[in-house]
Amino acid sequence: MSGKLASDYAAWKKLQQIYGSEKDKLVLKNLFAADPSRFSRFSKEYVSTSNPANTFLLDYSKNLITQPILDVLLDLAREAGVEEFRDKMFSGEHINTSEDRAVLHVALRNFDEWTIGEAGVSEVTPVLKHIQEFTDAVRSGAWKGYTGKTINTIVNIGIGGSDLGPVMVTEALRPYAKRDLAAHFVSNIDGTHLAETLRECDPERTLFIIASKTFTTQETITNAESAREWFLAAAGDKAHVAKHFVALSTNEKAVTAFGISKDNMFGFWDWVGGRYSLWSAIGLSIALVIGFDKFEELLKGAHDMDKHFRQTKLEDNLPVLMAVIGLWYNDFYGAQTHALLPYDQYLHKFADYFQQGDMESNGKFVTKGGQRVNYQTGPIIWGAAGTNGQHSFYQLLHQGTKLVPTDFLAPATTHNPIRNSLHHRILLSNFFAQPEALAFGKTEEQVRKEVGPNASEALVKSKVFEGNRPSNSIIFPLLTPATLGSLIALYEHKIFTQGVIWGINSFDQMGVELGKVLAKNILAQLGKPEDVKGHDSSTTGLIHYYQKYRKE
Ligand SMILES: O=P(O)(O)OC[C@H]1O[C@@H](O)[C@@H](O)[C@@H](O)[C@@H]1O
Repeated sequence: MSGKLASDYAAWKKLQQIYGSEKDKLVLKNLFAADPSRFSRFSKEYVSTSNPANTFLLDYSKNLITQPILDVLLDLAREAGVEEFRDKMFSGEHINTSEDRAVLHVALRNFDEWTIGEAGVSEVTPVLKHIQEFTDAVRSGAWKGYTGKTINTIVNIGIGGSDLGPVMVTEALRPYAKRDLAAHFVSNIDGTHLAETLRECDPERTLFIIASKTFTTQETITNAESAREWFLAAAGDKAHVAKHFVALSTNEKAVTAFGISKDNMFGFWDWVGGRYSLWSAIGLSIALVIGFDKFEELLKGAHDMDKHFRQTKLEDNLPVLMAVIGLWYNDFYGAQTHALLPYDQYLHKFADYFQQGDMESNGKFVTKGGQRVNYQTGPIIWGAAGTNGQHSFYQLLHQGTKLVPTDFLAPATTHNPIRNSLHHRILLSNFFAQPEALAFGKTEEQVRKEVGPNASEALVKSKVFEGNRPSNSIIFPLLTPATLGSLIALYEHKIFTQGVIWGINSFDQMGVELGKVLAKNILAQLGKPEDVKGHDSSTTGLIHYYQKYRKE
């Protein structure tokens, strides 16, 4: 994050040359045939230092790389100062320069008590303790609602980083969930989201968790006010709010102004970015659902990956390897997107989560130094849980005209081994088959053999799979809190590494501001057609149409 243009690095220029001269030779079929040890050369097993059961295998052999290319990609990381910036992050330097802030989500899961960052870090432990006490009280039934009943439903009201992490993780760790505690997540300002959720809630037994770093986000505050209105319609007395509303925020003033007492506030700090905040008080809903001990295992899993990232040389550093390989496609092959394809229903929100994690971090066209980049930065992240995607968009992955680098993820063992794990064996056969099909395809010759001599040329061509489509595969024993923690941190550090190389600030999000400001202005003009002023004819026309047909 020196703010330098990545394209000025010597290694970048070398990669351009290599791409020009080598790309036609980078054929996976030939690369595998030429090197019987390709898999062992280009795969690595991660074993967490504190918990050997937390392990996974990263196979990156099905990528369009050779050892010399990988070496130059790692030179690029070195030249861009990835190691220095990593150390700056861990030491609490203000690497989020535009907001003049440290970036210390790693301090929220610092079980080795490294000296990390600044003064506020010492406040992490008391907040974790508060989370533990509160979680235990709610889960045990000691915490009672205003009529003396226990809590059976939680509703997290938050958006962006104050929603996506808790949603993704509570879904991923459902096997560990307290089944008699329903968890809902309301994010959208669309009243439908809240209204449909409240239909499933009993005001006497529902706890609302208002999650907002800033406590000024329009969607969250409006939803929270409406939830309070709904609650008070049943409870009557404002004094009962204390039993049913808690806040997760950095903004104590706004929280108390909303009517939530300081005692029911779980704090965090400006050095925790929204999209990196599930490890902070924002994770309260996770702790409530899976229990504090499991929440701590999640944090430990992430911390162990932090250690790996911080202490491992770049050649063996998994987030760095994933980062530079991704960058190779993004910046040299011109790939626009990157797909995350978990073969685990529990991970069905994984791609949604990293859409924010990656795209809000690295979707930027200006370097830290203010220069416009002359290369692609962050990819479009998308994906869905396997095997559903196979029956929809995989057609394009296999035979489309676009290069889509993909990550396949799967657990060796399922939490739901129904019919002697028959489902899981079928699922995993697909997990193994898809990267194989993408990489090696099917030749015209093979097709001809299959369809026989009478088939039309058009039919033959339509059945050819060109192959040579790259992927990573990540396989782990079982999706546990610790493994999930490590996997999330793996991607966080991948995003960090790419951001450093591109010279951008991965920790601000200026791009979300303009729309917010315009919407505020428009909201004040929605009353009468004559109030609609200062817009282009398209925007004006759309608002006028709405005014003609709305019913309130
Ligand atoms: O947690 P709060 O402050 O409500 O922000 C929620 C979200 O708002 C968006 O506009 C972005 O800035 C996200 O990074 C953030 O996670």
